[in-house]
Amino acid sequence: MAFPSSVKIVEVGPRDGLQNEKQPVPTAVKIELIRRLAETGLSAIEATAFVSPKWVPQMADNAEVMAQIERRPGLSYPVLVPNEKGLEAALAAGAREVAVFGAASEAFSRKNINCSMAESLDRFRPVAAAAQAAGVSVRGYVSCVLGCPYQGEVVPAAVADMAWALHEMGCYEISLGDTIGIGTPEKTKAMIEAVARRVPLAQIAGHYHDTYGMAVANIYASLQMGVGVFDASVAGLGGCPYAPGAAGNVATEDVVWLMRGLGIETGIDLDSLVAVGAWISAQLGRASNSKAGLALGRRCQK
Ligand SMILES: CC(C)(COP(=O)([O-])OP(=O)([O-])OC[C@H]1O[C@@H](n2cnc3c(N)ncnc32)[C@H](O)[C@@H]1OP(=O)([O-])[O-])[C@@H](O)C(=O)NCCC(=O)NCCSC(=O)C[C@@](C)(O)CC(=O)[O-]
Repeated sequence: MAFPSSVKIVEVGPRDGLQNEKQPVPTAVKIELIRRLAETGLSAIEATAFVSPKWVPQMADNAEVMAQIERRPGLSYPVLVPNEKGLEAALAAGAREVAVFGAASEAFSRKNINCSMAESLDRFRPVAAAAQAAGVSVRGYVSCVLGCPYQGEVVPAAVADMAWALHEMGCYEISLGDTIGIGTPEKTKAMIEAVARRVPLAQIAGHYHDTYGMAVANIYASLQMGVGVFDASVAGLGGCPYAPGAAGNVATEDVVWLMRGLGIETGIDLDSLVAVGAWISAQLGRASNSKAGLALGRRCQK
């Protein structure tokens, strides 16, 4: 299959990237991160999560973040919601797009959102219906699409079932999460093939963590399958609090570098993005996890 002429990148750094930080990240830093990201040409920045602060304390300032970010026309700022309480708070904070998040693994579902996969779908249906009634778009995540930190193997059929259920309740896009970054290209292709039999390819996104350094290879494999939307996190920030040892999402800089090399348009200015990656890494007191970001940063210093 020919590659698309453009892809969409959903920046998840302010949410997926920061949710696992041990030290509280000041709200002002989160807001400044979102402002700087917005200047790079991104069209979607996942801003925060309306989850229980007891479960993920780092996202406790969700309403403040939403109140203080400057919302640019043409840019969406989706937020995670696990239940109706989260949706109510997200709507009150002015969210115009929300994301529900399920898993293809029973064990992970229980650890992450404290319910079975079937119960999670029962929770998400009224959330999706209420959001749609309020004119708010709903995205759906499926975690553990290539393996689970608790149960190990996850079969493509389980991913396809969950993706289809989210699609059927009206999620406009299904983001397939390799939560622990364990996938390899051929496994990724087999998983996408199974999902694409149930959900239109145009509504599938790839969300690959980079624990084993395979995320860019898995994106390439997904492009070959016809996927045109990828989640990424500036400077490769992040990890999931309920997936111990998992590295952050693929670095946005690395994805843009790949796309540039393939002649695929992202709308993102790579130099500006590299500067944002260096800035947030400095704020957190460590080096960026982006290979392209570090290399391009060194080139600028010469
Ligand atoms: C789903 C729950 C709430 C169930 O947690 P629970 O303990 O079963 O919930 P509950 O309904 O029994 O409520 C317990 C307490 O939480 C409160 N509560 C209940 N809901 C909310 C809410 N929305 N916002 C704020 N507070 C809430 C509720 O009011 C109550 O407060 P209390 O009476 O004890 O004071 C919990 O398990 C939770 O918040 N989990 C979120 C975990 C999370 O955020 N994980 C990371 C994101 S997923 C991810 O990173 C993967 C992804 C998406 O990136 C893709 C990939 O890579 O795979």
